[in-house]
Amino acid sequence: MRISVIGCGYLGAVHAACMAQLGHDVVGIDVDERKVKLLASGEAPFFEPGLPELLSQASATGRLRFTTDLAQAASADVHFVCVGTPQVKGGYAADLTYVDAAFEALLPHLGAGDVVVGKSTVPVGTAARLAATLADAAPEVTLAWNPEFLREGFAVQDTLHPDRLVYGVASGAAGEHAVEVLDAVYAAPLAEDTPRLVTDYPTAELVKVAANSFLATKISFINAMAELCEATGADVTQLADAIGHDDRIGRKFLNAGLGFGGGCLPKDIRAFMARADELGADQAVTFLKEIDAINVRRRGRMVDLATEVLGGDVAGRRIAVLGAAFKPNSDDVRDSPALDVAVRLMELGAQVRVTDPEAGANAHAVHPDLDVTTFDAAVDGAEAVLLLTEWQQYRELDPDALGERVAARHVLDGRNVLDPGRWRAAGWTYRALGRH
Ligand SMILES: NC(=O)c1ccc[n+]([C@@H]2O[C@H](COP(=O)([O-])OP(=O)(O)OC[C@H]3O[C@@H](n4cnc5c(N)ncnc54)[C@H](O)[C@@H]3O)[C@@H](O)[C@H]2O)c1
Ligand SMILES: O=c1ccn([C@@H]2O[C@H](COP(=O)(O)OP(=O)(O)O[C@H]3O[C@H](CO)[C@@H](O)[C@H](O)[C@H]3O)[C@@H](O)[C@H]2O)c(=O)[nH]1
Repeated sequence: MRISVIGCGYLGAVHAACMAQLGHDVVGIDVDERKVKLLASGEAPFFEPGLPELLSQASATGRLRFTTDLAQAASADVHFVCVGTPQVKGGYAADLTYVDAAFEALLPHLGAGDVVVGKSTVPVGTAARLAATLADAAPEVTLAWNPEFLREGFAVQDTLHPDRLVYGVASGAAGEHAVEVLDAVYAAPLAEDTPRLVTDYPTAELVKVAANSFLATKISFINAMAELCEATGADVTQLADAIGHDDRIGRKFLNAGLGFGGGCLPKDIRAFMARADELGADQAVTFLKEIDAINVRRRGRMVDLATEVLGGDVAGRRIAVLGAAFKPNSDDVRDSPALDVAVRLMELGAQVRVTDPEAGANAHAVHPDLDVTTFDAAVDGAEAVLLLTEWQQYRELDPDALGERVAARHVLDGRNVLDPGRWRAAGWTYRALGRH
């Protein structure tokens, strides 16, 4: 198939490279010249395991190219729209400016029989609105909504071997055409018996936000239990293991700690609340307000813990923050809990030094006032070490070796990944969220 991918960020760049890997002829299009230049030279503009290898393989086959020229979409028959839908400034709703602009700009380059496929996460009702625009401007073009469920850090694997494929399509012949085309695009995963669900636009749009709302709810549920563990002396990791053995509950996404961040979960549950409000169905998702509040409270709790171990005031104290990315194996700092805690401590007057294996440059770009440095510079002389993003190398830290470098042996485990007994035996004060 001849495919265009509009928007080559965390989602689109991976999608473009994976589609080429599946044997399609792909043009990736973005308005960001820097990103396009890097991608065109076979380099990933962000950290994503497996992406650089895929980009160089695909470029060598000649099946993958990148451009800022949207007119080149005219050479394709299937157009994936992967532009951002961030939270609007000063509100909860999704900002659809980029989606609308991409659709409008794409219109003149569409040909009869083309299928435009929305992949961005959008408020329910967006696809129907865009389909109506298409029906007027390009009646021989069909719209499908094919939400994406990839996780950063596993994006390549998730795209090549998805858990499921969801197609939201129009009724009648147009919808049947879209299904045929999407089946051809995803022939390889479908051959692996990937479940494929064909539905209408609103269901497809809702599947995506429902999935993220459920994941956010699971995380905030366990973090609410962590609050109770803190109040009672119980241990949230043991609690999660115990309830997780029940297949109906499952252990995945029950890791208590600093909570969820990133470019998806936080903004998606907020946009869902905003959209439900517009639809007069706000009561259906008011619980998400609590999910959000529990999540944000964990960050405050970490700041309080740091203050407590440092004797009641962090002003002037040297604090090492390990991790800036919103999760390990990513350089993404969008709504990063780790970075939020670091900034709050800095604002309280602490001398914060942040380090991260991959996200340092992005952290510095959004907070130029924050001291983002090497691991060594962060920990040398620190009076407290805060592990806030659970990169493997931080999980494996040796408490004896680290103890030689710090000014005081206080460790705060924001992700419940260290062995408290081992750290205490090495003379550290060990504090965590939801366990003692
Ligand atoms: N990041 C993920 O893991 C992930 C997973 C599933 C779904 N999503 C959804 O996918 C969408 C994109 O997310 P992302 O994380 O890739 O965002 P991103 O900010 O990394 O990428 C968006 C890209 O779109 C480009 N862009 C904006 N307007 C454009 C236009 N008119 N024409 C061409 N390019 C344009 C931007 O320059 C940017 O490179 C969002 O709706 C998000 O919720 C993201
Ligand atoms: O038990 C857990 C699991 C995750 N997290 C945190 O939750 C956030 C999100 O993690 P994850 O879902 O792995 O990352 P994303 O890459 O943001 O992926 C989510 O958001 C994407 C964009 O919508 C979806 O496609 C994915 O299916 C969905 O998992 C991160 O801050 C994690 O640290 C926890 O605190 N505890």
